[in-house]
Amino acid sequence: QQGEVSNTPEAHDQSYLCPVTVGGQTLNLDFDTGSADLWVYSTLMPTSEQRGHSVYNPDSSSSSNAQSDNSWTIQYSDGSGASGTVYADKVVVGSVTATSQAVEAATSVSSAFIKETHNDGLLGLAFSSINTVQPTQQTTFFDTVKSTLAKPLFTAHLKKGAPGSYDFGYIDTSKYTGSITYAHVDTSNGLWEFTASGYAVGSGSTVATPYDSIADTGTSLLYLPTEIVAAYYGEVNGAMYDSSQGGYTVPCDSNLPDFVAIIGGSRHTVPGSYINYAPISETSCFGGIQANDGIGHSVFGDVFLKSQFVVFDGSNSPRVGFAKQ
Ligand SMILES: COc1ccc(CN)cc1O
Repeated sequence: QQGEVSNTPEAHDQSYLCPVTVGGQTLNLDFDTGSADLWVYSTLMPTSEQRGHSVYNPDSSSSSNAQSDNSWTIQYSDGSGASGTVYADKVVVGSVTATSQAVEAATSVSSAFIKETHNDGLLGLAFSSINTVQPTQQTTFFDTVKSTLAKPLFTAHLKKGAPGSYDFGYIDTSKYTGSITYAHVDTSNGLWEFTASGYAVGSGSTVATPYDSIADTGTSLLYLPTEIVAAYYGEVNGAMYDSSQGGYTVPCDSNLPDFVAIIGGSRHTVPGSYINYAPISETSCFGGIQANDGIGHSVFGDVFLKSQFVVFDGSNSPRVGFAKQ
C-alpha cells in the first residue's frame, strides 16, 4: 500500500498537524520523527484537559482492544510530557491502514500540550527501539505498516506557512527539484541521526566541520553547535543572545543571511527569512537558529525541514535524503 496525508502548520510553523483516524475517530496529530510513541488525547483524561481538543474514546470504537498490562510515559526535550494506557486499534493515515496499531491513550498531558489547542497528540516516526510502552514495547505506525508499503520509506514535505504533506511508501518526484542527496543514518539512539559535514553563512565560504545531527519534524527550530550559531549571528547587525528569552534574538527588520548545511556532500540552503522565527516585541524577533547546548546533537527541525523535501528511508540500511523543494 501507499498514501499521502496533508499537514497544516500551526502559528509560526511551530508544528505541523495531520488528520488521522483512530478507531474511526479523526484527530489532528503532530507527526514527530524525533519520538516513537503514537499517543492521543482521550476520554480517560480530566474533562477540563480535553476541552478544545478532539479526543479518542476507546469505548466508542468498535475495533479497540485494551492492552491492560501496558502503560506509557514520555518526556520531550522541551520538558513537556504525557502518560497513559494502551489500546490496539485501527489507524488510517491518508489511505495507509494499520489494522492493529498501538494507540497510547493519554490520562495526563503537561501544560505545554494543553496550550496547543489544535494538537490532539503525536504520531512518532522515529525507530521503535525508543517507544516508551512498558512492559511490552510497541511499534510506530511506520514500523507497523512498513512491510506492506510499496517502498519502506516515508517523505516529509513541510512548507513555510502553507499546507504540505507526508507520503508513505513512495517518492513523489513532483515535490522537489534537482536530485536527492542521502546521508547514512545511525539508528543506535533510535533517531534519524546522521553527520552533517559543514556549513556556510550567506555568501560566505564553506566551513568543513562534521556535526552529529538528527532530522526532527517534531522540533520547531534549527539547533546547531554554539560556534556555528555564533558565526551565523555574527553576520547580523543587532543580533544578541538574550538570556531572558532563552536564546538569540534579531531585529525584526533584519535582512537575514541564508544558512547552508552541507549534508551528503551537497549544499542545502535555508532562506534567511526562515530564520526570523517569531516576534517577541515590536522590534525584537526570536531567531530560528539556536544553540544545541544540552541536547547532545544538532537538531534539523522545521525551520530547516520546510526548505527541503526529505526522504526517511527505513530500508535495511536506513538513510535520510534531502532535496530542494
Ligand atoms: C508541547 O508541544 C510539543 C512538545 C514536544 C513535541 C515533540 N518534539 C512536540 C510538541 O508539539
